[in-house]
Amino acid sequence: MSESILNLEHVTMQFGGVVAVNDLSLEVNKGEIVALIGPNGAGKTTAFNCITGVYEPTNGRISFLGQPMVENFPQGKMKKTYQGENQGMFTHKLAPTPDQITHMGMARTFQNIRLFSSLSVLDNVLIAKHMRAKHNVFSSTFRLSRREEARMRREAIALLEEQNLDHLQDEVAGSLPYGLQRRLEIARALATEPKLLLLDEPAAGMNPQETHELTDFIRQIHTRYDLTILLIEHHMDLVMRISDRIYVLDFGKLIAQGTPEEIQNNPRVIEAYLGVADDAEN
Ligand SMILES: Nc1ncnc2c1ncn2[C@@H]1O[C@H](COP(=O)(O)OP(=O)(O)OP(=O)(O)O)[C@@H](O)[C@H]1O
Repeated sequence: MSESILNLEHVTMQFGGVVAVNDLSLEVNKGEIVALIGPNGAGKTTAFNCITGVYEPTNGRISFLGQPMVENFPQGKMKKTYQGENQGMFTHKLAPTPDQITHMGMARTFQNIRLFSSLSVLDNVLIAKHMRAKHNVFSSTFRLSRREEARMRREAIALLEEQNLDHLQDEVAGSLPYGLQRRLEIARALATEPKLLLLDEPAAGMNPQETHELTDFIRQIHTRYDLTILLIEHHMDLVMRISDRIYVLDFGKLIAQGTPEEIQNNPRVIEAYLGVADDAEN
């Protein structure tokens, strides 16, 4: 039986009167590459932000590696203004911080690349390694021995070698071409040794050749690091070539799920999304 890595149950995120994600349930199993797609404003990034602890969902539960990790229900003023579905289904609150979630084995990249742009490539990866190692203020401040520092440095350099970025280790991250900055951002995420990697529009701003290379790169790291991947992407070519399964959101609601072939032939998806994407790309 497939092992569930990530499970969303009836997740709703409401901002004021805007229901950005409405009653989203989805599952990602070990070893899968799953895509979350949908037109602009469909709620994809908001869903990622709920999964990674940036937002506390208004309602719903998110389980990671079989354990409830995030949970909430409409409270206070939201009790009255809640417009999502399944109010009353959840009764507990669980709200780990993004750091705690990273530590549990989840890493993400962002739509707008987030690197320490004035630091070197190597320092960017080292900082991510520290995030993984850091258990609390005491261990990070007092107990990280020289030996541990040296080990982390070796591992960071090895990671850069695997990504063919080692020759750039002393370069300032912000000076790298865009495609390499994306690769470095993914290397930083890998430095935290995730079991689940979330990629938010990894091919944003890339031309077809770069997108093609990125598709191969994602496949390579998927195998090399035994990863499970959930990605948001507008480049349909990448999505269709790489995904085992696809979930489609429109106006915050899940409108379809299935294999790339099923999604490509789903009239509702074509109407809501693919038609729009074709227009936009032509
Ligand atoms: N912090 C916020 N406060 C208020 N509304 C928000 C906030 N974040 C997102 N929204 C709204 O939620 C909806 C979903 O936005 P979201 O960014 O999740 O969509 P998306 O599918 O990721 O879009 P895109 O493909 O353009 O990145 C939009 O209507 C957006 O304006």
